Amino acid sequence: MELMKVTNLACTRGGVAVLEGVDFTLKAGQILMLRGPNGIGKTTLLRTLAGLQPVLEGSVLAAPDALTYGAHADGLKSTLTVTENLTFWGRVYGVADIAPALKAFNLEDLKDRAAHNLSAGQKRRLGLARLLVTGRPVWALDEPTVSLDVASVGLFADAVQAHCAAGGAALIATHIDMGLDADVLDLTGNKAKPRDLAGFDEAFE
Ligand SMILES: Nc1ncnc2c1ncn2[C@@H]1O[C@H](COP(=O)(O)OP(=O)(O)OP(=O)(O)O)[C@@H](O)[C@H]1O
Repeated sequence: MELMKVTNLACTRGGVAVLEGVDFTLKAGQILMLRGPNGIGKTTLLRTLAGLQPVLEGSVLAAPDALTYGAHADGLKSTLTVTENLTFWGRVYGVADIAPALKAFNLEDLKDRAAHNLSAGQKRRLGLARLLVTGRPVWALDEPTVSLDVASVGLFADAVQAHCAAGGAALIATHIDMGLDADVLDLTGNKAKPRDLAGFDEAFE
């Protein structure tokens, strides 16, 4: 089953065309790694798919609410505990049971600690645990393993594999090899040619 179809997509950042001619489909069970050098536009593509910036050209077809976006920032409420953060997001998305998310990212011993008292890697684990309480099929993730130790990268890889085995899919921008059985979308050849963007309002559509 196709969860997302992207056709001839062009995207912009800061009023400049960044990528063009991006084509891919994401099927249930598929892991797709976004590759390309620093600044090519991986974050820009993910932000565009997440609806945070308008499409310049081409189309993105997906069911409404199919995607959850995990950005560089973890989106945590710093004064809330680990449990409270996950419960909050679970309520937003209609997922009541946070226990599997705590377990998958080894957060059980930290569940009563405020997010601002977590280490960088622990915060990242909590940010990733949030994916499990969204119930969304498509995970679009930007450098998800930053700050993670080797064991935690393993937990993350297991979570992605379980999500995809259950019919989800993942689109992951990363420079590291997580040892996942994945397809690769290399954006190196999709650098946009300079173009006149007069009349295109990137800030709001
Ligand atoms: N807020 C911004 N305003 C203007 N230009 C930006 C902004 N953010 C990024 N850019 C530019 O847009 C281009 C694409 O950046 P983007 O962050 O999407 O690249 P990336 O492939 O994710 O890079 P990296 O591998 O370094 O994370 C770069 O040339 C970058 O300098």
